[in-house]
Amino acid sequence: MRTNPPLLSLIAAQTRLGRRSFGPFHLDIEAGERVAILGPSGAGKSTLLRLMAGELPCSAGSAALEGTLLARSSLIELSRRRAVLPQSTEVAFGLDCDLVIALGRVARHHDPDLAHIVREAAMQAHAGHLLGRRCDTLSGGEKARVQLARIFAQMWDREAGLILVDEPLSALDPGLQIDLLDKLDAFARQRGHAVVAVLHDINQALQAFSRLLLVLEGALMNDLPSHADAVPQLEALYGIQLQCFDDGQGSTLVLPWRAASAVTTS
Ligand SMILES: Nc1ncnc2c1ncn2[C@@H]1O[C@H](COP(=O)(O)OP(=O)(O)OP(=O)(O)O)[C@@H](O)[C@H]1O
Repeated sequence: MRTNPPLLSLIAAQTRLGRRSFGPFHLDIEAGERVAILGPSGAGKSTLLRLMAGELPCSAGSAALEGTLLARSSLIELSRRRAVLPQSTEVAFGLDCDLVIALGRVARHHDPDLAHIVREAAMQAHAGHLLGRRCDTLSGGEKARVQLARIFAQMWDREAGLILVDEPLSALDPGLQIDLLDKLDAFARQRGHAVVAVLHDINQALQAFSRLLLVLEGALMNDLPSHADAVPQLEALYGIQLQCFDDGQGSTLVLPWRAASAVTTS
C-alpha cells in the first residue's frame, strides 16, 4: 500500500478557456517520471500543462501537488516545488540574461549562492556566453536557452520536484535540441525531478520520455508507455501514417508518411 501521495494528481480536473471546457483529466505523475504530452495544434496540450502548473484553476475536480491542492498553495510554495517553462516568454524592459536567470530564484529570501548558481545554470543550458547580454537582443534559440537556465536555477537545490516545459526545444537547431534534451534529463535525474514536456516531435517523445499523454479536442485520449506499441494510437491522434524504423539501440524512430485519409483513398 502506498504511503505518499503522487507528486502530481489530477482527479477529474477540468478547466475552461472562454466557452471551451478541457478535461476531465484523471492522471498521476510520479517522482522522477518522464512524460511527454502530444497532440495536434490547438488540442489543449498547453492548457493541460497550465492546469498541472496551477496557472489555470480547476472549474471541476482537483489538482494537487504532493497531496496539497494547487489552488490552496501560494505562488512562493509552488515555486519551491515546481518550475514552468511556458511556450513563449517575452522579457520586457531589456533585462540582462543574468537577471532573467536569477528570477528563477526570486522566491528565496536568503540566497548566498545566487551568483554561482546563475552561472552554473547558464553553463548547463549552453547560455554561459550570453551572460551580460540584454535578453531582448537575443535570437529565439538564445532566448530559449536563457529560459531553460532560469528553470535550472529555480530547481538547482531542490529534490524530487516537478519541471513542466512547453515546447522547450522548438526554436533550437537539431544539435542543440539533442544536447539540451540530454542536459534537461541529466539535470532532472541528478535531483529526482519529474519532467512533463509538451512536444511536437514524436521521435523526441519516443526516445527521451517513458510515458505519453495523447491529447485530442481538449481531452486525454490515451495515457500509455512511450514504446513502439504506441504507434497506432499516435497515427490516430494526428491522422497520419507513421513508418517505423529500429534505431539499432532498442528504440523506435518514426517517419510521418502521409495523411491517413490519403492512404485510404489511394
Ligand atoms: N484565453 C483563451 N480563450 C479562449 N480560447 C483559448 C484561450 N487560450 C487558448 N484558447 C484555445 O484553446 C485551445 C487549446 O489551446 P492550447 O494552447 O492548449 O493548444 P495546444 O494543443 O497547446 O496547441 P499548439 O500545439 O498549437 O500550441 C485552442 O483552440 C486555443 O485557441
